[in-house]
Amino acid sequence: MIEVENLSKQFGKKTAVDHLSFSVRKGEVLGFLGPNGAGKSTTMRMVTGFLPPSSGDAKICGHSIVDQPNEAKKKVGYLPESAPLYNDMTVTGFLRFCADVRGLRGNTKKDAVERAIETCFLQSVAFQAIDTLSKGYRHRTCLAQALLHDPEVLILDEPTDGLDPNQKHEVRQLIKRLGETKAILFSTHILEEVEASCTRAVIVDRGRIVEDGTPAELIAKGKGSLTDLFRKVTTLDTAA
Ligand SMILES: Nc1ncnc2c1ncn2[C@@H]1O[C@H](COP(=O)(O)OP(=O)(O)OP(=O)(O)O)[C@@H](O)[C@H]1O
Repeated sequence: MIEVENLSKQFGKKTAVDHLSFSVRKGEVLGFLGPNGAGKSTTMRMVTGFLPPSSGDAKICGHSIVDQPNEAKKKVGYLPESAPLYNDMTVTGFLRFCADVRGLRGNTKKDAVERAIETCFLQSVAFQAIDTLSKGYRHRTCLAQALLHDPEVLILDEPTDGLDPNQKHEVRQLIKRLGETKAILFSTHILEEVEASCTRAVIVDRGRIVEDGTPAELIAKGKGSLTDLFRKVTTLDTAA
């Protein structure tokens, strides 16, 4: 469902993503790990069509993000790292607006908004203005907009960042559940999330994949510790 083929991104002289190739099938949750500046967000922005690649391509359900961006984008739900929200809107108002933009109308739109609110546990704040929400609820509102059109593919950039332990647990469970019927790529710095939610994980360093395997395989490679493996295969400081 997600096929990344030789994807590269150059910012001036800096190679942020270096001929990256991987795929995510339906029913797979792929954890995207790597130190700060490894190229995770840049990859996700290219795969979702927000940033043009310098070379290579990504296919979403068979549609090239370079040659068929509209078809590809219809199939993707994207939670960016710093997701934009309209602060004056209520949660429901914002989701209705996003549903409009996605082309949903009438009962389909009403059902989609209700389903997203329920899935992301937003019922208690559904009619509250976004600027009065706590960070966790704002984050879940962003996640809800990514789910509105029930996409086959989800790309989530640090979906549990800034959440409290209870909310982290809920979102991990949600990712795991959604992953049964979708293809999910999500980045995280929290290595225990790999065991909690992923069926597979890749570790990237300086724009290249340095490890790829199931959580059990990676933990075995790290002689019982994913942290040890991560420290062994990644560079201490890759950010510009
Ligand atoms: N628009 C840009 N212009 C120039 N350099 C950029 C731009 N966006 C990203 N970079 C550089 O590309 C590299 C990869 O950045 P990216 O944000 O993809 O890393 P990341 O793995 O997501 O990091 P983090 O874990 O800190 O979010 C970094 O060196 C960053 O400084």
